[in-house]
Amino acid sequence: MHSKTIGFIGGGNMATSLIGGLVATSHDPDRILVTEPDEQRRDLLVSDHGVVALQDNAVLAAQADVIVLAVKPNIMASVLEEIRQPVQVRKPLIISIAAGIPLQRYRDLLGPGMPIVRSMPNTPALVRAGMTGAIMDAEQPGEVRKLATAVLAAAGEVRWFETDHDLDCLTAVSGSGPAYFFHLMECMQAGAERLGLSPEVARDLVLHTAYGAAKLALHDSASPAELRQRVTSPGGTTAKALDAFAAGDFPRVVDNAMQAVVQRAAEMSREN
Ligand SMILES: NC(=O)C1=CN([C@@H]2O[C@H](COP(=O)(O)OP(=O)(O)OC[C@H]3O[C@@H](n4cnc5c(N)ncnc54)[C@H](OP(=O)(O)O)[C@@H]3O)[C@@H](O)[C@H]2O)C=CC1
Ligand SMILES: O=C(O)[C@@H]1CCC=N1
Repeated sequence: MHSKTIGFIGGGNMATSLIGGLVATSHDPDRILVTEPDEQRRDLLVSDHGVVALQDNAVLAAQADVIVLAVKPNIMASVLEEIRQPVQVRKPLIISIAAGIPLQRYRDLLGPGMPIVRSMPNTPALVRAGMTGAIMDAEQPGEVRKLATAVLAAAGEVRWFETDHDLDCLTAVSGSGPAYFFHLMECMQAGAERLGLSPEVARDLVLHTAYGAAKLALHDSASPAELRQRVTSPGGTTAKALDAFAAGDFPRVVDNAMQAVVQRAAEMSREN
């Protein structure tokens, strides 16, 4: 994998996280190409990671062994149009990270026989703690899956799925999921400040609690429900907090949020 040239089309939030993961796993930054119209973002990628910035998506597509499509879903069709010709000649591995766009759309716009992976990473990729789901054509050779796994694993965990719907469901969990946890952290930090703690102390307490809870849940075979119960002494403080969550129908709020993601992904598949 380290001998491959990986080209990123779009150098925004998610691409930056993936590039950070690749560079951290010793991928030669000279073998990472990026096209990014925003000059400030482009310069930061070059100065922070030493990657090579290019101006033209077709030029990048003519040089890369792996192309990561990291643009917003609404401009994906125009990007695919730009790279269609060079990729048909070279047949690089195409990895899209765009939400909602089904695999068939890439086949339609790039032509038959292309090795295409649809994936859904998440921003903790930046610190190699990402969770990525991916799907691809079953008839592609095993080496394609191996290469895609190697590229995506630079960001953390990789799991393979079967269908576009699987990936939309994963988007509701791990793709968008970091935002749910960040939102809870935001709310807890604001609450801690209202209780009179300084912003600095509030942040420290919240982040270490989130980190500790995730680490414990990963290392302990107990379910999240059991871990929650272990914190909750009968008649104690935590029970009161959980009563307040229940009064706000927290499980329903979370479920509604996740259903909304899957619904939006389905809409995006029709729009893009
Ligand atoms: N953010 C996340 O947590 C995740 C995002 N994704 C997916 O990743 C993709 C990118 O999202 P995200 O990184 O958040 O978005 P960003 O807007 O941060 O990044 C997209 C970048 O692409 C640039 N761009 C626009 N047009 C072109 C073009 N023609 N050629 C090359 N680059 C272009 C944009 O520049 P400009 O702003 O100047 O237009 C922007 O910097 C989306 O499809 C999203 O669904 C997937 C998983 C998680
Ligand atoms: O919000 C989005 O559409 C993207 C996909 C998953 C996370 N961010």
